Amino acid sequence: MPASRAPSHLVLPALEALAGPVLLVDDARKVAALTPALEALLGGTLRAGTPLAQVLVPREGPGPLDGLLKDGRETSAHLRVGGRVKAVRVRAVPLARGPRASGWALLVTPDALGEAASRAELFHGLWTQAPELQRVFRIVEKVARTESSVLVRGESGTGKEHIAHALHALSARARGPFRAINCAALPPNLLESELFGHVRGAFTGAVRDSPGHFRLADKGSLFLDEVAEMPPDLQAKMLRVLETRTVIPVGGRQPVPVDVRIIAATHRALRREVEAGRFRADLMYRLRVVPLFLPTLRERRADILPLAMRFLDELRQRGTRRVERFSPGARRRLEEHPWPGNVRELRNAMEYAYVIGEGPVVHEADLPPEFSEPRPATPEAPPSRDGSLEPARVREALAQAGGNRSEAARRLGVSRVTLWRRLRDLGLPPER
Ligand SMILES: Nc1ncnc2c1ncn2[C@@H]1O[C@H](COP(=O)(O)OP(=O)(O)OP(=O)(O)O)[C@@H](O)[C@H]1O
Repeated sequence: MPASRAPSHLVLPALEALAGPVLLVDDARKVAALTPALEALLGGTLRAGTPLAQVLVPREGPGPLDGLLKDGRETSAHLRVGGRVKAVRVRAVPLARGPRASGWALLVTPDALGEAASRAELFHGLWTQAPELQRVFRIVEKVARTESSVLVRGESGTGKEHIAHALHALSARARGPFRAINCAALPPNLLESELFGHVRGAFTGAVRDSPGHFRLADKGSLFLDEVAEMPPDLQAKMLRVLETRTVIPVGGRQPVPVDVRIIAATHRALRREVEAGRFRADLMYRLRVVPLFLPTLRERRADILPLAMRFLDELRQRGTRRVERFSPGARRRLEEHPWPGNVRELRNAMEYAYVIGEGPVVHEADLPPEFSEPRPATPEAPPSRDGSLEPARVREALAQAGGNRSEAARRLGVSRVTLWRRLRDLGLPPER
């Protein structure tokens, strides 16, 4: 048998050994064969002769299949097998004898991000694939139809205000106003008049009547952000408003009826605030009929990269740079970061990376400076015990880092502040 005629039962295993999951397509763009690894990946097989366009749908690029087959770049796509759809990355290698392609070998890898995207949900501007957060969305849909008061608990940047908006938008009050006020942002006396309004002359500067947020939110919803920060005397007044459904403006006497649904939010455990005597139990029970807990971003790490890509895509709509992926180092940094500022911090980090970097890849060096600093969560090694800050080591780290203090601190595994202190103690210039 001539060597050019390999037995056909060897061809696919050989192909698979060399290239992993592969789909062979003939020049009529029909499925010719697939390797067992691809069958395993798809959880089923494709019939030979099936038009490729019926089973492979690229998720990027202009022309449906043309781009994928012509430009040889790896592309995200959906492969349909039976009733299932699998998110994959595909690169087409033309099999040419002479000028014309006699077919293609499609090199296929699973697309974890794409898979995640197909489980994902966009709910009133909040994107997630985390079942914990999707459960919150379902509760929001139900409770929106009622008048029950809702307390949203979550760290900064987890989407509390978006949830409040969604509750309002899905409720019978949707045509009414939605007002938001941050109870931590104003001094107590100002907060009272912002909430309940004031009459002219109530205090210096009160040159005219002011309705206050409660009356402005009449027939709508009022979002009380950081409600745990409300001072005690105002908590008492708030309770009275909720019980009587009337407000008395600062400096006024007449109660004014209001029809407002309260949605409150806090990053604190309100129960603990009650136990510590900082928050009224009766007000907590009024506000917390339906508590909702928003998970932090570090509790749903699988959301980090897809959300980051979404933000980069949004930026592309306004800018010119097109980001396609993260370098392995950048991926690791993003996935390991503790995200104290949650999704807001992620959005800002992507804006930074978009502006600072260039080209289709986000590198580690494009991330904001805190990503190259040692993490505060890891306790710093006591300098004297492991000798990590001996003068010689400090000098060596500085030399290796080309004098860059942040980089030297990272190499030594200490914070910049610790390094700064040590440099000062050693009589070395802490700043360059
Ligand atoms: N799941 C999400 N998907 C997309 N964007 C999100 C998500 N969660 C939060 N964001 C974005 O993060 C930012 C902060 O959201 P929001 O203001 O609702 O958070 P918050 O919990 O009310 O924050 P704070 O307590 O600091 O006021 C917004 O830009 C919002 O679009």
